[in-house]
Parts: sequence; C-alpha cells; structure tokens
Amino acid sequence: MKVVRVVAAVIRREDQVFATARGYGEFCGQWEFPGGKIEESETPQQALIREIKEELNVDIAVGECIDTIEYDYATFHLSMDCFWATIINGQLELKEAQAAKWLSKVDLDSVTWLPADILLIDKIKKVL
Ligand SMILES: Nc1nc2c([nH]c(=O)n2[C@@H]2O[C@H](COP(=O)(O)OP(=O)(O)OP(=O)(O)O)[C@@H](O)[C@H]2O)c(=O)[nH]1
Repeated sequence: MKVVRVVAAVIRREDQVFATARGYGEFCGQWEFPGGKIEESETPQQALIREIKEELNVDIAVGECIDTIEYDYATFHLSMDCFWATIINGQLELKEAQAAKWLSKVDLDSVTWLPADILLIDKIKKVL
C-alpha cells in the first residue's frame, strides 16, 4: 500500500490547542491539526514550518514530537509525525481551512476528528 508521510503541528497556547476543519476533499468539514506532506529534501520540522506558513501565514517554533501516528486509510497508509508548536510571529489567517478553533481539554471531544487523529487526541489530553 502507498505510504503517505505527513507532519502535523499541535499549536499550543496556554491550555489550548489549535485545530482546523478541512475545506476540501473526501474529509471536508472534519477536524485535524494543520500540516501536510513532507517533500523529499525536507526534514519533518522544515516541512512543518513551510506548511504552517502556507496554510496559516504564521511562523512557528517546532517543539518535541508527540507521537508518530500510523493509520491505514482505504487507499493509503498514513505515517504522521505530530509535534508541539508555538506561534512566534504573525496573525493566524485561514488560507485553506474552512474553520478553526482553539480547544481546551474539555472541548477536544466536541469536534469530529479525521479517523487517524483519534489516537493522537488521547495523548494530547494527558498533557493539557
Ligand atoms: N495535516 C493533517 N493531515 C492529516 C491529519 N490527519 C490525517 O489523517 N491527515 C491526512 O494526511 C493526508 C495529507 O495531508 P495533506 O493536507 O497534505 O492532504 P491533501 O490530501 O489535502 O493533499 P493535497 O494538498 O496534496 O491535495 C491527508 O490524507 C489527510 O487526510 C491531521 O491531523 N493533519
């Protein structure tokens, strides 16, 4: 099965994390952490900084890796490195997402996550 390598940022502000709703495609309207595919010449951290600038027009500092999520979708295997991140410059703008929310621990179950993200949410809850 095709393997898709993705990187995602769990952007943190005090006790909240920033989530976005997909604006297009098969999973349109479902919630995720911003990020995207890693290009060949990039480290995961470089890919994340680039993707967040493209999608949200802010600069981030990339922190520790939270987890690497491995998940089988119907047509590909997802391998997703998830990092803590903080905004170091700029104002958030939604370039691709249809909506966004800052979520605290008690709000994490209030949105419909992409299937692969369920595993990650449990880990985030333990830290927030
Ligand atoms: N960024 C991101 N992608 C996720 C998450 N969870 C998850 O299953 N994915 C999957 O990771 C894949 C790659 O993300 P992407 O943003 O580059 O995907 P895409 O299909 O829109 O790519 P495209 O922009 O090349 O068309 C998608 O299939 C997406 O569904 C998540 O929390 N964040």
